[in-house]
Parts: sequence; C-alpha cells; structure tokens
Amino acid sequence: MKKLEGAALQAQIERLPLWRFNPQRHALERCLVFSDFNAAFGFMSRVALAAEQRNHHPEWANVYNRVDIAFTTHEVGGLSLRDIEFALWVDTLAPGVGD
Ligand SMILES: C[C@H](O)[C@H](O)[C@H]1CNC2=NC(N)=NC(=O)C2=N1
Repeated sequence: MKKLEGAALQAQIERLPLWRFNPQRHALERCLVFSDFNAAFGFMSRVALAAEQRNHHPEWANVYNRVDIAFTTHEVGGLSLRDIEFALWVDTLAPGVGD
C-alpha cells in the first residue's frame, strides 16, 4: 500500500468534502451527528462489520448521538487509498449527516 502525498493526496482529499485531513494525526476525520444513540450505534455496527471485512479499522469516539471517526494507515504512516475508499463508503452510508 502506497502513502498518498503531495498532489495525489490533495486530489483524493477533494473527493471527500465532508472530511478533513489532520496533518498532525496523519488522518482523515469526520464528525457525524445522528438523531439519537440508537442511530449512532447502528452506524458504528455497520462500519465495524465492514472494517473486519476490509481489515482496516477506524479510530473513533462516540458520545450519545455523535460519532467522531478517523482513518489512517499505520503501515505507511499516513493516508493510503484504503482510507479514501473506506471514507467514501462511509459517505454512502451517512451522506451529509453531521457537521
Ligand atoms: C496487522 C494488521 O494487518 C494491521 O494492523 C491492520 C489492521 N487494521 C488497520 N486499520 C487501519 N486503519 N490502518 C492500518 O494500518 C491497519 N492495519
């Protein structure tokens, strides 16, 4: 898996307007706000099953109806296409939920 850098990284980030790249953490981050805990945890359950299938796991936190989720690729010390593809998939599950 190749580390995304420079113009290639920029081009991929532009596909994900609901996410922000945190350079300190080398991670893509998105905050999602759902109607209640049930909806938030349902989302997390679907992402957890997909994470196991992909062998690519989010870093995340949940407080009631809010989920903060981040993707990074440890083995490259930054972002790879795995993070981009997973984030795009999350957006199909939860388009425009949150801030
Ligand atoms: C050993 C195992 O393949 C790795 O630790 C996997 C598991 N899940 C992972 N998840 C994420 N987000 N990044 C990784 O680099 C990663 N690596």
